[in-house]
Amino acid sequence: MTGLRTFRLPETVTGSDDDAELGRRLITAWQADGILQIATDAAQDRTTAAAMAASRRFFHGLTLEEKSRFVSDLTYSGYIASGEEVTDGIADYSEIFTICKDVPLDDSRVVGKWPCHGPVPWPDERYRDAMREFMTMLGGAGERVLQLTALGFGLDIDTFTRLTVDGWHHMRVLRFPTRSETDRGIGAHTDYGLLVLAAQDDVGGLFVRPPIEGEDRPRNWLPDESAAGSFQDAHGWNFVAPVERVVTVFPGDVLQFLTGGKLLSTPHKVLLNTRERFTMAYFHEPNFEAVVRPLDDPDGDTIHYGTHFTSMFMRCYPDRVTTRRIIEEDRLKVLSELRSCS
Ligand SMILES: O=C(O)CCC(=O)C(=O)O
Ligand SMILES: [Fe+2]
Repeated sequence: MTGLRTFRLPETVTGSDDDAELGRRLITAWQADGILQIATDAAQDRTTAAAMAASRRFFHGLTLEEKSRFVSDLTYSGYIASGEEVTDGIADYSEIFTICKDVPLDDSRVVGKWPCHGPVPWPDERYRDAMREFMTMLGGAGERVLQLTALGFGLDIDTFTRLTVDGWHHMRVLRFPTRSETDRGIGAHTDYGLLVLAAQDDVGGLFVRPPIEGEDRPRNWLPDESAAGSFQDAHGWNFVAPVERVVTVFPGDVLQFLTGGKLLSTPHKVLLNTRERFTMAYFHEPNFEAVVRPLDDPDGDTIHYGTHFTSMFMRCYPDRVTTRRIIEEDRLKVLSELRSCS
């Protein structure tokens, strides 16, 4: 595959004809390649480099035992050791620090035992500040991409961003070891929300599956249609070559659902390489309580985003303390109460 299409985002999206035209080009790029690139400026590159440096310091500077202390039974934020995550029942080899919304212990949602809600077990303040700044930067880009995409479809500018007020944005900071007896990094999967924005180092390992005419794609939000493991060994994957001064962007499950499949949640997988690899994947998401309705079928089935997020994380981390506490304290009951109020 030749290079991916690269776009420059406007500072603000106003709804002009140029914005709508750019939105149409983003949609066309996703429909052809499943992924596109956004150019970054020098200040953004410094923010990315600082977050990458913090990631290296954490993964390299601490022992496994030290890193393993940064977990929480309230939230999936924190450290995930290599081999702990499963995709389609098979262990992944990435080492991860997950950053979900940092919800203080005295917040009513934590007190009320909402699943996945709690403080991030940060390694230190320097790490926290570097990651927050990077997430804020990608969050700003994510909002503009959603506005442009809405305009590109001929919809109101806030069609997608009305879902992201206090969005459940989160990030996975990843390190992949050097290839050894296995080359499995992360098995084929889709991500869960609206957009995935990512910055990778120069090593390479990510593959995406662009839309393929006539291929049925799983609806990952349905309990019996998992995207995990789908197409893992099939033809049709493209290597995402590392490129400097860009972030990559592709749609997640909620955007596939909202658009009735006009945009597909891009399947992707990671193979290990001959050098260790660092990358950061940021997920731009609806509010935890958002009830998402398909644009073309407002009376059809809905996705309750917090329920989708919780079931996906329980599936990836069946043995984690967080999952056990959700089950032991019957925290899923809170989700069914939230659904019935919505
Ligand atoms: O390693 C990558 O580039 C992507 C990682 C990924 O798919 C994820 O964290 O969900
Ligand atoms: Fe992913």
